[in-house]
Amino acid sequence: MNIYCEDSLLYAREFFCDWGEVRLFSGRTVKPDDIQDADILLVRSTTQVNQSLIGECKQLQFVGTGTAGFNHLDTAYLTIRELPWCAAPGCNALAVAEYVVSALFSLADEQNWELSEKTVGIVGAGNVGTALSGKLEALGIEYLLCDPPLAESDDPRDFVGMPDIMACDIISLHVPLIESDPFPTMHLFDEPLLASLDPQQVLINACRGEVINNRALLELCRDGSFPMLVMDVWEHEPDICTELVPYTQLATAHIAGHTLEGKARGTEMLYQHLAMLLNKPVAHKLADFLPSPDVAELTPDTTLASQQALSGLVFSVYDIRRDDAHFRANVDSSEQFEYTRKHYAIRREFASASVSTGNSSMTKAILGLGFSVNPAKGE
Ligand SMILES: NC(=O)C1=CN([C@@H]2O[C@H](COP(=O)(O)OP(=O)(O)OC[C@H]3O[C@@H](n4cnc5c(N)ncnc54)[C@H](O)[C@@H]3O)[C@@H](O)[C@H]2O)C=CC1
Ligand SMILES: O=C(O)C(=O)[C@H](O)COP(=O)(O)O
Repeated sequence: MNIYCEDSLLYAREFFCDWGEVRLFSGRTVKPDDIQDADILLVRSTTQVNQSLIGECKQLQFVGTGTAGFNHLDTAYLTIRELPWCAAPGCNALAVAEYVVSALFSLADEQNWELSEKTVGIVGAGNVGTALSGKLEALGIEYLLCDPPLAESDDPRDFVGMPDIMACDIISLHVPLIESDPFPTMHLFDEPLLASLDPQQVLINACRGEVINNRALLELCRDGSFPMLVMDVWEHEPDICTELVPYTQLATAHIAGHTLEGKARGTEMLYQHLAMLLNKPVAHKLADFLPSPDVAELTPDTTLASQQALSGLVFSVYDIRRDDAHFRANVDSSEQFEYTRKHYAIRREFASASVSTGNSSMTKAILGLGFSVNPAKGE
């Protein structure tokens, strides 16, 4: 069996080598001829899977993406071909939530904010939105959820509409890219909505670039009327609008989901799905491959106010300001954008660090942020 894997699919050989020949290809540059004899095609978000790529793959039995978003798969075409496919829902939800938390602490430092006085509007309350809401709760930060599809379901949470979201201090976007009715997200933030934001508000986009009309945003920035911007994703990646970068507070190269755990979990989810489909035993699990983390033991600085002490812990594991500095210094072309993503020094999740809390009053918040806690040690 020929198992073709995009080269950024972490631990692909380790997970799939028992089942056949694992062959790697590069996402943006793959050509139909490179994968013509594929039985299984496993990708991440930089491979566009459509008729022009797989039209001649006559023996293809399955397509999987080890990512949460799957707008790079032409699912209508896969349905016509009757090809089973799957994504990896939730694989990197913690990673994105941790990216947003690091961004909030970074902004709070810079703007001298008390985060507990802010309200966050979360647009899209799926895996990422829910993970983020849990961490905000741990930090005592108020939040509102907007998710029309879930509001129409039996989800028991309270949902608000966009007018309430637009009144929040911080707005964080976590929707899939959807072009069709009834709830399209393509250019959800169009010129009028963007123009209604004021310079004290923060707009965070770590979902898909196309959810914000980047051209309209640039025009507003040039006119001097724009919110504080945290941008991980951009329209037309990798050919992004670099003119936007100087107007952002924090800018990164679509790496919000790039924790080691998040990427590896994506591959593991494909492995488990395929094992079921092919009726194979599940012989491998994530823990077999993950290395020990660099930052293993942390102690909060209890001489500091809790926001500062917590931000110290968060930055020890993930400091978004480093990614932002690297982006600002290096990314001025599509090649650099791709290079930065491909060579990203993949970070670990908060849970990889054990925090010695003793009986600190911050223990609940530290646990709620997702750290492992060692109550026996610490002050
Ligand atoms: N920057 C990065 O590295 C990453 C980006 N993503 C992106 O974030 C998106 C969300 O990720 P997950 O939470 O894992 O997906 P999910 O599918 O679990 O949740 C998405 C939620 O958005 C809601 N939604 C759909 N249309 C909406 C609308 N018009 N308004 C408000 N809510 C709407 C859905 O009902 C769903 O609850 C993914 O589709 C992906 O595109 C995900 C992971 C990493
Ligand atoms: O899961 C998603 O959706 C994402 O956006 C991924 O984090 C993107 O992963 P790569 O395309 O960088 O493999």
